Amino acid sequence: MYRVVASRAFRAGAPQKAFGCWFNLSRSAHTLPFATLEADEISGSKPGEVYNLVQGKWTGSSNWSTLLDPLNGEQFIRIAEVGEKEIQPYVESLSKCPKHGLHNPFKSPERYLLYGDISTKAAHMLSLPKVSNFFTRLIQRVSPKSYQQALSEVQVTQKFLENFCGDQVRFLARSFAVPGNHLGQQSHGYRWPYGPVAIITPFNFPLEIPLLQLMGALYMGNKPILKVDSKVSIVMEQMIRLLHYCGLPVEDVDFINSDGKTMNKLLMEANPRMTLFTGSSRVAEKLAVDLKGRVKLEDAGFDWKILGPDVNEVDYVSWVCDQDAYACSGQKCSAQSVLFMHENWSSTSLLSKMKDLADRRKLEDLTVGPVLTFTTEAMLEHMNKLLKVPGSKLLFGGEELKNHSIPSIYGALKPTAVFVPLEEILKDGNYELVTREIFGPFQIVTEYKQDQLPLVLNALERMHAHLTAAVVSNDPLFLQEVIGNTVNGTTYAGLRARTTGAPQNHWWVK
Ligand SMILES: NC(=O)c1ccc[n+]([C@@H]2O[C@H](COP(=O)([O-])OP(=O)(O)OC[C@H]3O[C@@H](n4cnc5c(N)ncnc54)[C@H](O)[C@@H]3O)[C@@H](O)[C@H]2O)c1
Repeated sequence: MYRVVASRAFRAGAPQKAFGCWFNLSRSAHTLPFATLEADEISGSKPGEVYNLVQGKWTGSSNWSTLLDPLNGEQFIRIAEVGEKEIQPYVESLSKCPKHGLHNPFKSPERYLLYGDISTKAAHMLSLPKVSNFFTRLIQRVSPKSYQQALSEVQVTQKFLENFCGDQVRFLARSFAVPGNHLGQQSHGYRWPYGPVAIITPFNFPLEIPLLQLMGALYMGNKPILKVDSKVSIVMEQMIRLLHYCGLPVEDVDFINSDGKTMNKLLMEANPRMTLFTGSSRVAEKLAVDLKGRVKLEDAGFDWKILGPDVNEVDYVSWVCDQDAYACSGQKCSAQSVLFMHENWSSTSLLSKMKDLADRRKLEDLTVGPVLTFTTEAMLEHMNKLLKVPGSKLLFGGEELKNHSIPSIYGALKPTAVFVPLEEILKDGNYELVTREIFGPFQIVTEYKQDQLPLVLNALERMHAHLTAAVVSNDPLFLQEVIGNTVNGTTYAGLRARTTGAPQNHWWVK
């Protein structure tokens, strides 16, 4: 026991010293001690550079790709993309980690405490205004969203790290014991790592998704290779540097920039014992087959909201609808994709308020901004197909943003809502079209009559991307009817229900 305590104090000592130094220095120093760039200075004339990390060393690549600034098309970030012929060091690095992991309850248990210390320091770092502003701005540069939306991502990440300070990582590995049949017999269950694992994440939450998943894997003794969508990987590259500064052993995590095809090849060769994938259903389904089920998936969402018969707080409900559908330009997996409105809401000012709120969104403060995986043409084409459905109409939006310099590889669309009659949504020829996830500021609105709830429930039953949902009502019988007849990763119920805005204590499992 003494040895563990002593070694913990020793371990804590070194980074603490670095910390102390920087706090004194920080009053005068401009640059953060872990960072290799300034978020606001990245530009065509001073491009940011993103490296790979393998076997404890930051490395470049023979092939640097260039990323266009989503706001003005300047070539502003260079990325060391690993090609298919360069994956060997990553395969070797993963294969060095045994199946029983870097630590487990019987092996190197002091590492549970090490990770408690790393979390404490990283949480503290993210609580410093200068550091949180750095990450908020960096997120904004590559995945443009309002300052508040980007800051929330940093704050959720910071809270997550706080949850795993001190002894909490060790408690996460708590085991159980069950008495046996006779004296001396007991069964014990232990939290065991997978060993070598992979984490693949999308572009829309450049910090929160990879950091939470990475730390969870590390806490339990896994050795992860992390691949973040190259469009935004600069954020996690800097975050890993922060974690190193907070005491993360450099060989515990590998970090790779590559396209999907190369990553797919790497997974087939390195054979990680588990892969956690977050992204589109198309890639998720391919990986489920390729990896023979050794994969956990967090994929697309066609997220619905139902407004119940009890009309209340129209101002508030329309504000939440606006946030759910259009914050982050609709690029949240949990964004409101379809709104089922009870007829009682049709006679209120709900839709006109939603339109007014959508009109307030502007490019200048990034309350609406570039869409990174759909072009403007693709979104307008989808809208035009919807408008051919009998009884459909454009409620608002439906045009390209004005006065923008967003490059044409990205999308620039005003917040858009299209009304489609419920009976038409249900028709076989229309259903697939209407329920297609458009990862942008785009939603379907429909209305149901008092006796049409079964039709709504039928529409929900036929969906296959059940991620989040909201039942906006304070009527207990209505809530029970809808919740009891639907399935979701997370269902928000009550007058304040929303599809987005999940803090880090919610579950995203489907
Ligand atoms: N369920 C969730 O928690 C969640 C969260 C955020 C986003 N999403 C979903 O993600 C999608 C948007 O993200 P996207 O367009 O970047 O997704 P995507 O599937 O195109 O890409 C996700 C990641 O997978 C990588 N990738 C692509 N092909 C691959 C392959 N064959 N093998 C290995 N890796 C590969 C990409 O490079 C990227 O890093 C939306 O559908 C959204 O709903 C889901």
